[in-house]
Amino acid sequence: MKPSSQSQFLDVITRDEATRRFQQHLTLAPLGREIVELGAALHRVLAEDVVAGIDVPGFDRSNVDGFALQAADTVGAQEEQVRTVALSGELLSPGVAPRQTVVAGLATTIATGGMLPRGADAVLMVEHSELLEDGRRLEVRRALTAGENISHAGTDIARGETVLRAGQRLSSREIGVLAALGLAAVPVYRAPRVAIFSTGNEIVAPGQPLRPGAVYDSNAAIIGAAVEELGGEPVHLGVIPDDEEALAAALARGLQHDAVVFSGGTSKGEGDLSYRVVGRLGSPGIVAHGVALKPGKPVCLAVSQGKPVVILPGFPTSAIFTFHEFLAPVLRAFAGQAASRQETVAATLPMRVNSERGRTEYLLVGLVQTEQGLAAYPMGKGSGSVTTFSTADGFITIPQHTEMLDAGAPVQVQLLGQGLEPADLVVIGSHCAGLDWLVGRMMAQGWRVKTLNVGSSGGLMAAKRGECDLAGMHLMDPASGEYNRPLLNEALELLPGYGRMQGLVYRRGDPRFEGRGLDEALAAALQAGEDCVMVNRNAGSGTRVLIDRLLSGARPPGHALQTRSHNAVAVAVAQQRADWGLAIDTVARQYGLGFIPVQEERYDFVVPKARLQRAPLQAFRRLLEAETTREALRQMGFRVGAI
Ligand SMILES: Nc1nc2c(c(=O)[nH]1)N[C@H]1C(S)=C(S)[C@@H](COP(=O)(O)OP(=O)(O)OC[C@H]3O[C@@H](n4cnc5c(N)ncnc54)[C@H](O)[C@@H]3O)O[C@H]1N2
Ligand code: MOO
Repeated sequence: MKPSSQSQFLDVITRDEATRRFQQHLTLAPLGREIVELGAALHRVLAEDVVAGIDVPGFDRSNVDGFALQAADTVGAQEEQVRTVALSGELLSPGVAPRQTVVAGLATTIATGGMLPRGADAVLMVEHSELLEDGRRLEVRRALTAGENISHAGTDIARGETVLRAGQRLSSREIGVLAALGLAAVPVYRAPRVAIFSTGNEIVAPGQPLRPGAVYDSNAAIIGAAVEELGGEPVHLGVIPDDEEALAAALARGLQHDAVVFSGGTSKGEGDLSYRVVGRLGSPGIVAHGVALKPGKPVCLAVSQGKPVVILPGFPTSAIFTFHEFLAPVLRAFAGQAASRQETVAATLPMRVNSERGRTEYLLVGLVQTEQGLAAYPMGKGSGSVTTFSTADGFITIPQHTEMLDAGAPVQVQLLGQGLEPADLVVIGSHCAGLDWLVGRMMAQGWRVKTLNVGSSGGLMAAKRGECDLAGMHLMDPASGEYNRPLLNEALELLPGYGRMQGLVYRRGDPRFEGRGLDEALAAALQAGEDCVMVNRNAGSGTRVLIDRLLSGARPPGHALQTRSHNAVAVAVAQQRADWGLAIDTVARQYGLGFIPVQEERYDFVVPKARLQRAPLQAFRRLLEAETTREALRQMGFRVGAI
């Protein structure tokens, strides 16, 4: 196929076709092998089967401190009816080769790990014996069967046994086995060296100061660590600015290694720099640019001199997904590792999910154990999110032609990690710094807590469905003006939390707000017209109910843009995209904003009554009610009254 017909960004192809084109030009086999010392073998992949050259243990060994003897001499022995044997003068410490044979009526002192002498078939523990005064005879106070307290030669590892296989990744456990076999060095596959860089003038390496509008480079870090997890060696080339020469130079340096992967600047098609630079590579060069995947549509796959070159989309979730989809299998093969076993579990979708037609969608989910099985909660942060991937348990695949999955739909979840970590306490609902603190205390007490931030309404619904132990919420009942309690049903119980003062936030020194009371400030904002922009909140949030009340029908500029959190409101005001909004005082303080108090909102915890007696919930309740907790919450700026 001519490169030009393959290189159209809009020539979006299926995932399978992209994989086929990519792998067709690659040799999916280990790159080579080398011998490494045991001390450097951790995480490397064995290149040969390991056959035991010795028996382990290498001799019949005592497992206890005591006396080697013949079991027949102990028949019938017990505390009240002892038997007596003579002691040989020999002392068998570990490493001492026995010289004296044990015959009927004779015992030899032996230490744990000592070599069993000829003639002995059992070892009496020292606790079950009594040395007689002459020091040459021993009372036997326990009957033994032949073989008791002995490990026979070769029972752990038998000479000639294949103990480890080529392709096996060496962890501390395998390294212990290799050492027990006496191996000081092992043959391993050469680790593929993967050149990694990030592109974009806005990308800043962690550790550097962050300019406005800039973003820390998370892609290089996560890709580098993922390469190591796959048995490769990352070679970091840093952050490369949007400059064609700089990119070409980085690519050339990268191609000195076994593979090149970088992120950013793939979505703009033909005119894009990354794409153009990679496009100059020949044999065969770019084989796919644009795959019907979500996330990951703009991924660009190329091969040059038999080496994979991949441009990942800049969005973190897209980047890591496409890395695992296309490059990980190749790196595994290069590293000599067997293909990964993908574990799936069945679950139910608690809410309806819409999907884009024409793209296979991978929807990241958090899993929660319910009485009806697992529920799969969409993480809901989009491909620009960096936490989605780190907090999700797995993902479901929504086929290309499916536009919607109904609430209650059965789904198969492909797990991201090794198995599922069970949680003692599942917390679903609205995020709050106070709740973060409480969760931290619970974890310090040893409870495994899982939190999913899906907002107050999502938490309340999860509690109603019995999918969580605890839902943090702050929803005002518009009818009564009361928070939370009126919205519960009879199956739910409210654990009173704390108050959060809501107020009007503005930049300090803004004369329209500074030093004014609420009514005055609002009037000034509305009078200023186009010059005074508000930042709104999402419909359904408690704050929005309050905003609507304050505005009583007015729609000042900015009203249409709905943010979803107190933090987003504060950032919009701090960065001058808006001039005022409603947020809580703890957040206003974090961003150094001015604050005019409006009303206290209640942040409470809702618990399904059926779960109230569970130990972790009892612990949570005790924690919440402890005076030290209440003081800590007060210190954080929350309003904690009498419970
Ligand atoms: N008009 C269109 N716009 C976009 C399309 C499209 O089809 N038409 N596709 C969208 C999709 S899907 C994705 S995914 C992104 C991918 O964009 P790029 O690969 O070109 O990436 P950038 O624009 O450079 O960056 C996107 C985003 O990610 C941030 N980023 C970049 N590198 C890093 C890094 N190393 N660490 C952390 N974050 C990074 C960057 O700052 C941007 O915010 O394009 C859509 N647009
Ligand atoms: O493919 Mo992009 O990754 O949808 O966000």
